[in-house]
Amino acid sequence: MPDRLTPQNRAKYAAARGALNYVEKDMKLGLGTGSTAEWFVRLLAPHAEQQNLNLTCTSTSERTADLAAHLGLRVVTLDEAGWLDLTIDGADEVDPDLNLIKGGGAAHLREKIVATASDRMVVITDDSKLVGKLGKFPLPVEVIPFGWSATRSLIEEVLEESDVAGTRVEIRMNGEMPVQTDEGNLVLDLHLEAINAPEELSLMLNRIPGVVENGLFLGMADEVSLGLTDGTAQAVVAGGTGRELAYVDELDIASILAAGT
Ligand SMILES: O=C[C@H](O)[C@H](O)[C@H](O)COP(=O)(O)O
Repeated sequence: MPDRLTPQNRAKYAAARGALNYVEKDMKLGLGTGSTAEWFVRLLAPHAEQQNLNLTCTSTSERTADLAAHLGLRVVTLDEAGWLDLTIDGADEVDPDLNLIKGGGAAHLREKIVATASDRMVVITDDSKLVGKLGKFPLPVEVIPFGWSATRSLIEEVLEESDVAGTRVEIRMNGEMPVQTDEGNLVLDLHLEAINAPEELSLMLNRIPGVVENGLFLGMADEVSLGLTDGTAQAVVAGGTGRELAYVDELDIASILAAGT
């Protein structure tokens, strides 16, 4: 939970608030992970109650599931939910075709499973995540712990043959310990600078035996609720901007911050 109203927090909040426009009664919803997704869950819970929306939610991480349940949303597993109507999730990078890099919070495996099991995916993000080409943000790759350094060597070989501008691969750490995903796996961050052929790279990475999933989300997002630092949100589709979604005033955010967890 952010403790002050930075311009970026305001933009994330606006993006999350804008995404409420996509939520309809009786929907089965996939909830994303990360700070923008957290704003969305905090806004969704009271909105669903006030509007009597009767939502069924499934989550892309344990931490989002805990928050959503704590705030009174009905949370079930993806297996219980079956197919979902809509997933709302954040992103680390968004290109003009709405291809994404995700996984900055180590949740991209479950996020990809949930988004793939949804009729629609709407991304909530601020304008700092928009890029001309994917790859400045290190690409997360979830790998199983067994033999992870051999897997890293195989990834490095793939990168040597790929159309990328960098090849450094680092295991993600939390202090002295490697970060563990909700599935008990590890995350390798690929510092690529620019990814010129994302489809090909994604396929090549996922062919390596120890790789579980990479953070490229290609052709999956249908629309973006793009938050701006002035508190407005725009609906963005591939190749352009659509309608305005929300206007956020200072008091509105302050009341959410004051409510705490
Ligand atoms: O693993 C985490 C997710 O992919 C997040 O959705 C992504 O990192 C964006 O997070 P944030 O909204 O905190 O920038």
